[in-house]
Amino acid sequence: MGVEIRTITESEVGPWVQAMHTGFHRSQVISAEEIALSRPGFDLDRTRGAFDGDRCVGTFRSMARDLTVPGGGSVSATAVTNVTVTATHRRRGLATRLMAADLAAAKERGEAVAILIAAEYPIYGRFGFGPATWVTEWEVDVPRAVLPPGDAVSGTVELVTPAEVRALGPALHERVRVRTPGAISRDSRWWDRATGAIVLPSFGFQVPFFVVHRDTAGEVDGMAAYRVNDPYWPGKFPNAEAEVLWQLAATPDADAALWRYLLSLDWVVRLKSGHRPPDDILPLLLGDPRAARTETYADYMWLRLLDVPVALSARTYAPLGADLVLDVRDADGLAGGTFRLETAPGAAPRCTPAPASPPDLTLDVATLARLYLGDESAERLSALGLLTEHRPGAAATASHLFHTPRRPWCPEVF
Ligand SMILES: CC(=O)SCCNC(=O)CCNC(=O)[C@H](O)C(C)(C)COP(=O)(O)OP(=O)(O)OC[C@H]1O[C@@H](n2cnc3c(N)ncnc32)[C@H](O)[C@@H]1OP(=O)(O)O
Repeated sequence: MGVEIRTITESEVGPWVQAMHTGFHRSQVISAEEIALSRPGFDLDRTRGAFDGDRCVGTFRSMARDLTVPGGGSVSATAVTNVTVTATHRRRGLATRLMAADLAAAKERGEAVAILIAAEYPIYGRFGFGPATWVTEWEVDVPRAVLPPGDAVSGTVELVTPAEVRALGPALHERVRVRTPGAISRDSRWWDRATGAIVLPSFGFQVPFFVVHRDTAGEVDGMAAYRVNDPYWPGKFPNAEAEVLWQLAATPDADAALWRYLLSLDWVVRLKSGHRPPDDILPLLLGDPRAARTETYADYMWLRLLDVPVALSARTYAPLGADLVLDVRDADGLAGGTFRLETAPGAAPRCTPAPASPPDLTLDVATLARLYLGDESAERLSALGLLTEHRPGAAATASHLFHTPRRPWCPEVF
């Protein structure tokens, strides 16, 4: 009998969690406590398994999220996670079948895009995904950093408890989320796990330091979680390392004040920034930008368009007043077609099917995903042979239209 792909039942949650941890090489034995604590995070209608007889050998699930797009609007997204195939069953097409089932269901539900964080670059392009946001992590040489003087930053920074983070965090996150293209909504479970209210045994949890920034009116507009590791001091010189687990700032003032605080911690000579937008101002805040050494610069959130008219109508564009006809190719038959994008100044952008119009550009759905949140240039993609121009200047127009003043960023790990 072949391997069956289907959504799982309540009684299959345990074997599914086990298979997921096995697929990620974490452990072949997962406790009943971990399974019970994991269960509320799953929507069984969106949790699929690959079953070889009774044995679960593949896992895949998705979550409903809102994705912020340029201009501050949102589109509905299916956020894909926990994609694994047990080592004994790899390269037989099981991930392909799991993906096809989930994307078809997402299309059916009317979700405009699918998103995921790719474990490895080569996996998801074949399914119509393209890298839509990038991430940077810096290590700051703290003694080299020249901070703005204390009186140059406004408001206050204070240490808070996990309960205060739980109470204040969701509203701040949503405030930041809607002004950050590429960011997605968070559920309450994220905060439970970040504050230790839910601890999965195989991940463990040590309460980090939590700080908030309040503006001059006393409103919380920034928040960070960090740890300090203090190893041996060579020659009695301080040698501690601070690691930022996450940082949210709704204003540049809050951002600068939080970095100023984190870079002023006694004994700390190295600060690991955690995930940051690729065009973050952090290095430029340091007086000497070379004090921030890039540790990671890589693709982060991948995106697949499922409904081109809905997705392209939801974002804003540079005010050029240009129209473009896009011939979007989709080998999986989910989102392809010819579409006219109209961007008249003063009017809401409109993207509509235009099957009879001659196209300005032809591109694959995965290439359009790279452009969608504003992080790519159509001319770069054309130089790579990923986009064909039928009207001279159309790639330049697309570059200008889709480009955004700041690069998109997804702060979530999902
Ligand atoms: C969103 C997330 O959850 S990211 C996490 C992804 N999971 C992991 O990295 C865990 C470890 N890896 C795995 O569990 C599996 O190898 C998976 C899930 C990545 C792939 O599962 P498989 O069932 O082997 O994939 P499948 O057989 O459908 O492969 C389809 C194609 O993708 C290719 N492919 C699959 N995985 C990889 C990879 N890691 N690198 C390069 N190519 C890959 C296959 O070679 C195949 O190519 P082909 O069509 O030309 O023959």
